[in-house]
Amino acid sequence: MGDRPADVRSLLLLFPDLHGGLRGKMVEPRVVDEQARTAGLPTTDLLLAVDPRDEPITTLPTMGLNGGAKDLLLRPDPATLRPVPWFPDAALLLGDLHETGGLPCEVSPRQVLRRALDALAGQGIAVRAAFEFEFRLFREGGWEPASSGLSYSPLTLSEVAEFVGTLRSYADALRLGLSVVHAEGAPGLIEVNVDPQDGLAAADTAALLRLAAAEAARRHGLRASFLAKPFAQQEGSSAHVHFSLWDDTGANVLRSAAADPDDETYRRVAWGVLANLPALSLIYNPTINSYKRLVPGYFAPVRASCGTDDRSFAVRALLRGSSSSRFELRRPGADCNPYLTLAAIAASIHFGLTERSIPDRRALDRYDEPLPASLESAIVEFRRRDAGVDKVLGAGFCDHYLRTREWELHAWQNTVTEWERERYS
Ligand SMILES: NC(=O)CC[C@H](N)C(=O)O
Repeated sequence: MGDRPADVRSLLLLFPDLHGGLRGKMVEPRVVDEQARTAGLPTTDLLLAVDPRDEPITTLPTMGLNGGAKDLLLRPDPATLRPVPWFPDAALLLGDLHETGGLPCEVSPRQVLRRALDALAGQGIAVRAAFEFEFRLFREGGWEPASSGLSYSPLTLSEVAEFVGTLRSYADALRLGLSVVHAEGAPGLIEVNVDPQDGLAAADTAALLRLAAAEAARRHGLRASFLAKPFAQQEGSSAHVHFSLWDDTGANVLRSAAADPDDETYRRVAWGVLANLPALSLIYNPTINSYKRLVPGYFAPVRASCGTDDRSFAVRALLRGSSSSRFELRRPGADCNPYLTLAAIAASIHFGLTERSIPDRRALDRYDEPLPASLESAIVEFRRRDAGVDKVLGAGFCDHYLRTREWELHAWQNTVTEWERERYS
């Protein structure tokens, strides 16, 4: 399968789970070749039906535990083949999950993204994107930060120089297009930037970057954490998404927006993303902890707002000429699933492009609505999602995803913390 170098002895076959991580197994190349000729490699659907602690979610009607942990078939995507630098003589492939009958598995995040990108392609639009991840480096086994926290300080960055070197070499081998690494304003907080890529590849890169950071950290006795808010009084970790849109002629659809304040495409895209931010926060901010990042004072947006070049907006427009004009969505946390996040953005853009009436630029610039401040209210908003967005993401996926978030909320509601015991006794 693909142009596999002769020295590759095994293949790491991976697919994204619901929580933003990758799962899979190491497989002999001959098995992949045989299975690729047939339907795919059997993998249990339980892997899309467990919570972040790997406990089976018992409230899903047909998947995982309640459906007998049925088989799905993992079909490697040959375009994703690349060396995997931390396993000798191995390469990795990302794959897509299918039902045993052959249909795409509708709750598989890579399939959800494919479906949303296809819907946009139906409108003549292709998305390019880049995730800007922040993450924290802690010493292994605890919460002691691996560096001080002076923003953009070369001295802070060099405290983790060996980690940065390993990450860079992993990113090179994995062809992630790593472009910038810098220290951010909290102890152990690092930000990494990558080059923009086509939609599916951008999500693959984001998922692999998280994996590479975790592997590189481990090599140096560290732990890379993508928890959105490890400490209440310190800056949280974001996953800002920069995205640009390209038409069938290969032109940037925002090319006229800088000169024309009432540019219709600008308004459609901005409105699509803004109007659906409350409902889709559940995807951008999937856990109890996500909402602890979304508080005033940390450049993490708490309201739906949009404008040019201002980091306090949830949607920041960067109108910089015909090739680099783009939007930045600042709401997602480092804990988001990049596939689902990009699918939610694509579904929002689809909404904007197909809406009958769109606010004018003045109304958009003044738009300033509150966003969910807790997982509980995000669940309420998600239940009110637009019917078109539900269709683009897939009704089966939306129902499944909602149940997994309700599971998280219940897990939290069934927990009594030390803080409560001390404060209220
Ligand atoms: N780099 C920045 O703009 C800071 C973002 C901030 N750390 C957040 O959580 O959103």
